[in-house]
Amino acid sequence: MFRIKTLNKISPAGLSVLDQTRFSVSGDVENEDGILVRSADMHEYPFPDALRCIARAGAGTNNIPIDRCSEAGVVVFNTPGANANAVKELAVCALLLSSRNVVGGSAWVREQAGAGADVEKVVEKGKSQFVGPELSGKMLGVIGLGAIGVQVANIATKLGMTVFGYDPFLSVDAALSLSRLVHRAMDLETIYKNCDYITIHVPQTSETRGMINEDSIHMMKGNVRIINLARGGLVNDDDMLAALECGKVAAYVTDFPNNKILQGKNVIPIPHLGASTPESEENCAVMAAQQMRDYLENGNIKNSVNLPTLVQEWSGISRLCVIHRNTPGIIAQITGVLSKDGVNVENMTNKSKKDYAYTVVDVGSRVSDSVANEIRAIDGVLRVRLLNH
Ligand SMILES: NC(=O)c1ccc[n+]([C@@H]2O[C@H](COP(=O)([O-])OP(=O)(O)OC[C@H]3O[C@@H](n4cnc5c(N)ncnc54)[C@H](O)[C@@H]3O)[C@@H](O)[C@H]2O)c1
Ligand SMILES: O=C(O)CC[C@@H](O)C(=O)O
Repeated sequence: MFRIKTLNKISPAGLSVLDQTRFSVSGDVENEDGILVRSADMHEYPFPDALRCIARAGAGTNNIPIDRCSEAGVVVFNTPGANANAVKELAVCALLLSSRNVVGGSAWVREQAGAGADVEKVVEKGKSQFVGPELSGKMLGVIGLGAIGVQVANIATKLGMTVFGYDPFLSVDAALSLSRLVHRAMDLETIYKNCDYITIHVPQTSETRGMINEDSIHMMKGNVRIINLARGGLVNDDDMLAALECGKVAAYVTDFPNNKILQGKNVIPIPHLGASTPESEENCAVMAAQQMRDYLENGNIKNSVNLPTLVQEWSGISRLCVIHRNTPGIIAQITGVLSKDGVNVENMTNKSKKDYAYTVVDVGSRVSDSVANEIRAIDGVLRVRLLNH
């Protein structure tokens, strides 16, 4: 029985992937084999000895200590693209909210009613204070053309916007999905200097943290509108507050409000609703649970952020799954241990991702714990699992 801990509310459709005869799933299991998580901050989370994988039902993994996971041989999965449509739709909403003062106008109507005014009469007199420009004919900059950015860029062309997209690591899949109406910007300056609206869809990493700051805002056009449905830390709050105060930035829509940024004028806060649709919660949970199940039961890895994709058909009786450093000599040592102990290799795959590698060996006889322990003792081996068919 595998023990799975949930650190956030996970859609029941996802939990149903984990058959109750093989998986015990709850928020308070101990010494868990796997963790299902959404946005809970895991940076200080103590890893139990049994922990083998963490599945993030969502895209961003900045709430998970990836380096610590890799060193502990813990596979971290995410669910690329599973919530992209939900975020795309909210991005369209955010573009409109940044332009047409629906939020301010709506609050004003309620204030009028509260003050005893005849709303039908006052709206026509007061509405001019809420005028805002149309999107059609304006320039939109999309920073990050991944699962979400591509969809936002494509739909914006249908709203009549001229769209520039920037992504120095554009994948082949993303390039194939991108509308030919979207112009590729070769640098961020092109986006900053030309766009009336800028929307950010990159992960928060040490490279992207604070990318919207005094310097980048300085390059932007006056009255620019900025949409951030990606992560709060991508924007330097102090610099954004200054730019909102002087009017350089006309509106800032953020899905990651905090007490500081809420002080700014023309900030439109959203309570992290980007992926909050039943469809997206279900997609993410199902994908996360399927990936976790396949890893725990078969050792297969798909959509991991710290280990390579490796899917191998079963061809033996036992399977050794070895997570190790991506350094020379380790595979030879693993096969050396097996041949010394008379274990015949039926099939073997090795894949690497940056500093880490994964080797799956199917063998034709039962492997004893002592053989597995010999492999564990190899310098550079981080985790060994022994699965029996
Ligand atoms: N608000 C929400 O609820 C919500 C939901 C989903 C995702 N997100 C956030 O949005 C981010 C993007 O999601 P996604 O599904 O599109 O991810 P993705 O991995 O498909 O796309 C991210 C893209 O950013 C690009 N990129 C990385 N560094 C860059 C840089 N310095 N400049 C330009 N491009 C860069 C990558 O090449 C990739 O194409 C996630 O990392 C997450 O933080 C938020
Ligand atoms: O789980 C959520 O609601 C948000 C997920 C989102 O931030 C993501 O990165 O996919």
